[in-house]
Amino acid sequence: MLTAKVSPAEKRQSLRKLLQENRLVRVPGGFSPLVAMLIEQTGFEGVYVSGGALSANMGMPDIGLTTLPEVAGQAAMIAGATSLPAIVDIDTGFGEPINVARTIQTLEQAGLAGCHLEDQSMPKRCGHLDKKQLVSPQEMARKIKAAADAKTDPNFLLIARTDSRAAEGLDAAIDRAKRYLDAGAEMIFPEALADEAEFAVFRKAIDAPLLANMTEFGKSPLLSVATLEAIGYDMAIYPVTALRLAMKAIERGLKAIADNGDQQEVLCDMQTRQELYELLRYEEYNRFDEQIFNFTL
Ligand SMILES: C[C@](O)(C(=O)O)[C@H](CC(=O)O)C(=O)O
Ligand SMILES: [Mg+2]
Repeated sequence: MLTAKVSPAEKRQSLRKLLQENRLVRVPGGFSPLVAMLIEQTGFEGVYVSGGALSANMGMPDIGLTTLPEVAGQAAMIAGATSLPAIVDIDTGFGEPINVARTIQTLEQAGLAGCHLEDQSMPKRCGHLDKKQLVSPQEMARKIKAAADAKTDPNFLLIARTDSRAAEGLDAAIDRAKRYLDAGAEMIFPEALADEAEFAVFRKAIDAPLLANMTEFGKSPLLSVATLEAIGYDMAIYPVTALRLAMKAIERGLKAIADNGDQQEVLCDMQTRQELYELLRYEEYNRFDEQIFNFTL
């Protein structure tokens, strides 16, 4: 309510500016508006809305079961809670090129700063699993062109993700990336590269901004910000990190109550009431009604 005072157009502009600064734009995944607020408070440059985290949070695997209204609705709430630009994972775009066009316009209206579209066929899966299947480069290029043409704000960032490294090899992945740029993509997300050397080879081969996926327990190494900057990457996402951290803490906390009969042992793992209220800017709501924040902690 009192948080995001920056318009979607300004967020898109500021993301464009950040990308010109030759520094890595760090974008952790915020699986709820509250997490997005913590990402901003901690000093990051953007918020990522992960398809994997979003579907997991809905109790489902990341196999393309979520729909455009569900993703756009969640992404709108997350984007609206922060003044940072938010980038959303649209999986395979929710259908054919014409559906992708509608997806882009829906997300622009939802206040997002950009999105990434991937070249898997349905049912899609996490990019770090085996046996992924892809659509042809031509079909993906048609989707990208539809997405690029559908934009009403030229600053909405269109990122093409290729999942081809595993199935077709690095050279084919580079070839697909070039075709996707020709079709109108502005940034490339090479998914599931195997090691630091592959990240560097991709960088040398592609004349466009690149996104590195620093997801845990996957096929790629967890490269540091300094390493990614040195190689020349432009953006890094940490898509499921916050969800994994939260879920482990919740698991420990629930077990403590079950085992010990109370939560004393895990109080130190919790955000305190005061910290939560500060993050929510509870006190500022007093501007509307002085009876709202009339207690001391
Ligand atoms: C980036 C990603 O698409 C996501 O949905 O967050 C996933 C992350 C993951 O499953 O760890 C991916 O396919 O890499
Ligand atoms: Mg995903």
